[in-house]
Amino acid sequence: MPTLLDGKKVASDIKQEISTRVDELKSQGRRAPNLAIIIVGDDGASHTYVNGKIAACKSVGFDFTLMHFASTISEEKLMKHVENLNSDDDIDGFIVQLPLPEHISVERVTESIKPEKDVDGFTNQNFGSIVSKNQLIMPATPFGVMELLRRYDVETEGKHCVIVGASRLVGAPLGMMMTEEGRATVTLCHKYTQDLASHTKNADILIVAVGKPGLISEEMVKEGAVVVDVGTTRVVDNSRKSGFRLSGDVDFATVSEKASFITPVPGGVGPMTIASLLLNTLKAYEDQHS
Ligand SMILES: Nc1nc(=O)c2c([nH]1)NC[C@@H]1CN(c3ccc(C(=O)N[C@@H](CCC(=O)O)C(=O)O)cc3)C=[N+]21
Repeated sequence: MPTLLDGKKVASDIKQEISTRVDELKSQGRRAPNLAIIIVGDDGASHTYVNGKIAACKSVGFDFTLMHFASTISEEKLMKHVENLNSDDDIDGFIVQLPLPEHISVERVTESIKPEKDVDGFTNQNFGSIVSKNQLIMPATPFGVMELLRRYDVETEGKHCVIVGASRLVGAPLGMMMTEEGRATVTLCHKYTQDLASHTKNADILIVAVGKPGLISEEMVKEGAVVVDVGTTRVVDNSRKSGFRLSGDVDFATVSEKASFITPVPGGVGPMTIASLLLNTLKAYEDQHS
């Protein structure tokens, strides 16, 4: 049986460490870090994730500011709120929860966030800093994946890391981090990749961030591989009170027979993303208050 990469447990350890630091700040008479969250519209999954982020803030003693807007808000109005948060000294960091309604440009909104306060690590400046000696704020999900592997002492140097999914928010930055800090040899696959299995079968470390339940089956994985599943898709499950369950991209039941380490879904990368968001907010606070 493989070792479970228990993101829930590691995230809880990280939150404990952050909480200790916040107590220290408060005992020095300083205010707590303050995270603002902008959410647009009424998508159920988005609200669940945001609620998770708020609960995490509470658990470490951070202050938080929730801003909820109707899905009809104009891009101009939304950008105005971003501008206000950029210049608000009481806010250390903020995020604009994705997805946004179609009439709003994600790129324009993201790029208007002041990089020092961009605790998702989505801006071009923070993205570029991955390959700089002077790293700024790391993209939260990739950072969470790297931290999870570090805390289980998973060796990455010289290994072949295959990433499936080349999004700007997860796959692409993760490829850079795996190359730079991880010193791995990276293959980045995307929807145009021919014969996906021929790549995944060679992976010492396989990271999947697509959002397609069942994409990775047991035949596509090498014996002894480290498997990290970033996917979280809601699939209908009427046996649950909620009417759905969360599914990753990896067929856990069969792939776990072959893997040496594997993340569960839920309880793997999701909680690590939230822990990274808290770490980034603490860093933003410390950097802007020193
Ligand atoms: N600006 C922005 N930043 C994000 O970081 C961001 C975003 N937009 N849009 C959506 C995705 C998705 N995402 C998740 C975070 C936590 C869990 C998580 O904690 N999941 C739990 C289960 C949560 C549940 O019960 O549904 C788990 O996997 O164990 C999942 C998904 C952040 N995202």
